[in-house]
Amino acid sequence: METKNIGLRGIEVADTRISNIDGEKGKLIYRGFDILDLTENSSFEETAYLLLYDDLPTKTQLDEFNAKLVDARYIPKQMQKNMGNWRKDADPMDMLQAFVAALAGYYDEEFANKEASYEKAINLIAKVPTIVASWHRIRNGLDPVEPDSSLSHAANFLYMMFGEKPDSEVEKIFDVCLILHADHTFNASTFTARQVASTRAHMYSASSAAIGALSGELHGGANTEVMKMLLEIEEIGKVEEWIKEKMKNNERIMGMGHAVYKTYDPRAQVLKELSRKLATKTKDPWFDITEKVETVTISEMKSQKNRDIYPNVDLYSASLYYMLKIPMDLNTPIFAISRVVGWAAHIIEEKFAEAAPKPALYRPKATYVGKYCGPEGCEYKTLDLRK
Ligand SMILES: CC(=O)SCCNC(=O)CCNC(=O)[C@H](O)C(C)(C)COP(=O)(O)OP(=O)(O)OC[C@H]1O[C@@H](n2cnc3c(N)ncnc32)[C@H](O)[C@@H]1OP(=O)(O)O
Ligand SMILES: O=C([O-])CC(=O)C(=O)O
Repeated sequence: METKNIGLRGIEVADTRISNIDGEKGKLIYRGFDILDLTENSSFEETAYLLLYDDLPTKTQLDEFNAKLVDARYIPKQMQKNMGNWRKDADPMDMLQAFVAALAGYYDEEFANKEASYEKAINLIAKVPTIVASWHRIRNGLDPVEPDSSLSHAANFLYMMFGEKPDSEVEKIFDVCLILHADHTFNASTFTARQVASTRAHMYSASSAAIGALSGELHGGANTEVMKMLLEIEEIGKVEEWIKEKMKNNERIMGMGHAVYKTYDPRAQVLKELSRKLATKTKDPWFDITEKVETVTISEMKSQKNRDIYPNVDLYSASLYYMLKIPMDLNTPIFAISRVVGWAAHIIEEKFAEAAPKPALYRPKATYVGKYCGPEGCEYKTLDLRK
């Protein structure tokens, strides 16, 4: 029997100019630029421009792009009213998925040309943080905080969440987190977005589908699960027993392992150092516990399965966000606040790629292994003849 490539691992399904991963070297580039250079020198807004427009912006281009993002931060008041009708304990990813799809009901869906698609992309990138922060306030019985046009994308989100402007150190940390999560080639949610876009569905629809894909714990949802794990473990002395028990039962340790990296995820390296730095300041135990989770998982994997395993992007973002006082169920929506840039860039590429081979409607093949009668099908029997 032919062996199938489960989960499409290693199969190249399209060309992309947007990002590239070297899984052996642990290197990630966005449009030709190493993410480590971008986290050192760029801002989320500049990185978003790069991902969308295939080049770093000039000062004028960046100013114009920023102005458009700032203008588009508002969401309809009616949408915030509707949020008030949701259960307060609803999962924020479900809420985000629904309200991103609902944007199509408020804004023109014109998506037929590239220019209109960029406008939709900006609208989406600007509004996703406002949706997440509004929901967070509303579920806690608080009024949403209006966006502040003087603040950066990163600072404005934290301001809309907490009603206070973050200091410059926190703003920088959060900005770096947003840069790191913005794109990652054909990961599950981006592939979902591209697949939906390949049917000529519009940007809000494709992004809403991508949010669904991101929410699962094997993908973006892992960062929430990591924090749950840390809280359950509670203290560093309990890590070894906890991890060994899980791995003995063949359970997965969230935040560890990756489908592409065969070495340290470069984003995890940056987040680890940020988390370490913040923990020194806050004296929280979460960084130390996470580091121990990493070392115990690595050694258990080696001794149980003789395999290497490394942290992925979700391992250290969990403790970092927790120390920034972000509720853990918002870890994955925050991932979406950043990844929406990648989705939008990929949706536009999927629809408007100029170079051959042009993308086509995704439609893979399946092997029918139906239990009855083989590929020819069965003879239909009426109810009275069935046993
Ligand atoms: C933003 C992101 O999406 S990053 C990924 C976030 N997801 C997580 O952190 C969830 C935990 N990690 C995982 O489930 C996996 O590492 C994945 C899905 C991310 C990647 O998986 P792959 O590299 O394709 O490995 P695959 O799923 O084939 O597993 C290979 C083996 O390693 C084991 N393994 C992989 N990851 C882990 C893990 N985190 N903990 C324990 N064992 C693991 C599997 O059980 C499997 O063992 P087996 O061959 O004995 O059955
Ligand atoms: O690329 C992947 O499979 C998952 C990932 O790390 C991401 O989406 O950031």
